Amino acid sequence: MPSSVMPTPEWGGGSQSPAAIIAAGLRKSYGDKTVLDGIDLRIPAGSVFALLGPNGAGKTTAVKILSTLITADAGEAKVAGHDLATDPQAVRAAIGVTGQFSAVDGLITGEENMLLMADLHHLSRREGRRTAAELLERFDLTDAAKKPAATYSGGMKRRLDLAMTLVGNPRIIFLDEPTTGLDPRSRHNMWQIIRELVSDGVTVFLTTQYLEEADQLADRIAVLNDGKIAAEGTADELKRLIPGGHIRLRFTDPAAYQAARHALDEVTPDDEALSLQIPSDGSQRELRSLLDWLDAADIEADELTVHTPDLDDVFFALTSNTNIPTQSKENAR
Ligand SMILES: Nc1ncnc2c1ncn2[C@@H]1O[C@H](COP(=O)(O)OP(=O)(O)OP(=O)(O)O)[C@@H](O)[C@H]1O
Repeated sequence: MPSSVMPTPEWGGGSQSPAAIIAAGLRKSYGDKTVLDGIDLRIPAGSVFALLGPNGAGKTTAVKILSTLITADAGEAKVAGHDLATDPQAVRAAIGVTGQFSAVDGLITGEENMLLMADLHHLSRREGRRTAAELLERFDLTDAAKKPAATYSGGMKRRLDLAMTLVGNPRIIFLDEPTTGLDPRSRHNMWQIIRELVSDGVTVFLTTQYLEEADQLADRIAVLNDGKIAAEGTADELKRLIPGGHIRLRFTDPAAYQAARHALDEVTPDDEALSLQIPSDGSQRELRSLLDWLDAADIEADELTVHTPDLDDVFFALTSNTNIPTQSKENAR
C-alpha cells in the first residue's frame, strides 16, 4: 500500500484528538463486484462511530478489513496507531471484534467459553477465573454460566460474545450489528452495555441497519451506499442535509381539500388521502402564517401535523437512487 495515500492527521498528531482508526481509500472487490469503492475514515479515540447501511452495503467487509480478518485490495489504514498492512499482529492485540462471526462455542458452557478466551490471552489460571467471573457477573450471565451456550437466548449469546471480547481488555471494539434480531428489551440492554464501555474510554466501531441505534449511540455516523460513504456527520448534521420538513394538512371534505390545493403554492397533493404536504421548517412563524391563511380563506383542515426530517428520511434519501443529495467534502467533515 503506498504511504502517500494517507491523509495528514496521524495517530496522536496535530490539534485534533488522537485517531483510534484512520483509513484512506479502502477498496475491496469480489470478482467483478466492487464492495468498497474508496472509503476514508477518521474515528477519534473514545468515540462511537456508526457505519450505517442497507443489507449488502459492505459494512461487514469494512469491519473484516479493519480487524485484519481480510485484506483490502487498495488503500491503507491504521488502527490504534498500527498499520494494518505492516503490523496486523499489533492491531489484533489492541482490538476486540464481536458480531456476525461470533466466537461463542455452543457446545461448551458460558464459563468455559470465557476461560478458553482467558487462556488465549495467556492469563494465569487464577486471573482467568477472576476475569471470567467478573465479566459474567457484569453481563448478567452468572446464573447461566454452567449451561451450554447453545441453550442461551439471542440476547445472552450476544452478551457472552461481548464478554469474551472484553477478556483481552481491548481499547477499540468492533461491533458488527450487535442488536440485529434482538427483542426491544435486549436491544436496550445492549445499548446500555455499549454506553458503559464508552464511558470507560473504549472506542466503538459499530455497524447497524437501525437508524435509531445509530442515533442513540453514535457520536458520528457514516452512511454507506454503493461501496461509498454517501454522507458522514453527527445525527443532527445528517438530518440537516436533506430537506424533508413539512406540514401535512388532511381533509375529510373534498371541496375544502380542492380549495386549499388550488390556493396554496408549492404543495404536494395526495388526492386519495385528501392531504396536502407543504414544505416547512416547522417553526412557529411558518405554522402561524399557514393557520392565518387557512382562517382568512375560510378553509378548515381536519388534521395538521408537523414533520421534521429524521434519520429515516436521511437514510432513504441517501440509499435510494433517487433524490440523492451528494454531500460535499466541505460540509461533510
Ligand atoms: N467472501 C465473499 N465472496 C463474494 N462476495 C462476498 C463475500 N463477502 C461478501 N460478499 C458480498 O459483498 C457485499 C457486501 O457484503 P457485506 O457482508 O459486507 O455487507 P453488509 O453491509 O455487512 O450486509 P448485511 O447487513 O447483509 O450483513 C454483498 O453483496 C456480499 O454478497
